[in-house]
Amino acid sequence: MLIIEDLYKSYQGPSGDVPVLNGVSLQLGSGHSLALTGDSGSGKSTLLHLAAALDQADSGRIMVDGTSLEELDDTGRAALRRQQVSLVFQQFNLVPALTVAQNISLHARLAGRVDPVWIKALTERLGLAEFQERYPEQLSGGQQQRVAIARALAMRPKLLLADEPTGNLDEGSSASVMELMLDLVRETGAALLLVTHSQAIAELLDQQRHLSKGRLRDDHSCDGTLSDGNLREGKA
Ligand SMILES: Nc1ncnc2c1ncn2[C@@H]1O[C@H](COP(=O)(O)OP(=O)(O)OP(=O)(O)O)[C@@H](O)[C@H]1O
Repeated sequence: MLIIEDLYKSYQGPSGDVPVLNGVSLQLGSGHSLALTGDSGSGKSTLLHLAAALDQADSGRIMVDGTSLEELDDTGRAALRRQQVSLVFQQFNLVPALTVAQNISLHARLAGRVDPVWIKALTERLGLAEFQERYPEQLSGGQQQRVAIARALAMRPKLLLADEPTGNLDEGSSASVMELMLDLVRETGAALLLVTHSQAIAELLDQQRHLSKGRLRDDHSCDGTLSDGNLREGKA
């Protein structure tokens, strides 16, 4: 589903290019989940943005469901984001002027894939049925995050990218929201790439990778010297 090969990305700093990703490779199959950890500033969000076709790498290859992102023009990238990829951020990013029900169905509408039965199931499973007519500001942080997850899954994405999705929640809410999200992701067969600072959350996912000095290492490796090529698991 997601294949990343030898990805390089640097940003321009005041005294020249600052490398962030130095040859990152990974593969993630449908229905599989991968937790990406790493120190602050190690490039986790950069990698997620590249996978979401929100930014372009300097070199390397990203394939989402068989499509090479480098070969897409702006229209193609926008279409891929609308049809195949969903994002969940720490800051929820709900539309304040829309009700919970309208927020949940928003991306499915944009993708032209509204499935009322699935949306109803998601709304109920995420405990949002009684809040459907409320506006985001009338919800707690945990409830807003559940709306963001419902919205992301309503269009049945092939790839779900999550950046600290429970970063604003307390430990108890965070664990329950994560478990629900993982159940739903497995049921839809989406591939999930999730950035987290929490080791406890990372351990809930199928695989863990740690980003350090622009390269990925296996969190379970003793000496951290495994090459990216040795880390590939799961069918892409
Ligand atoms: N648009 C940009 N222009 C210049 N530098 C950037 C830009 N975006 C990110 N960076 C730099 O790239 C590095 C990686 O940033 P990134 O946000 O990917 O890190 P991160 O691992 O997600 O960090 P955190 O855990 O703190 O969110 C940082 O040093 C950051 O300052």
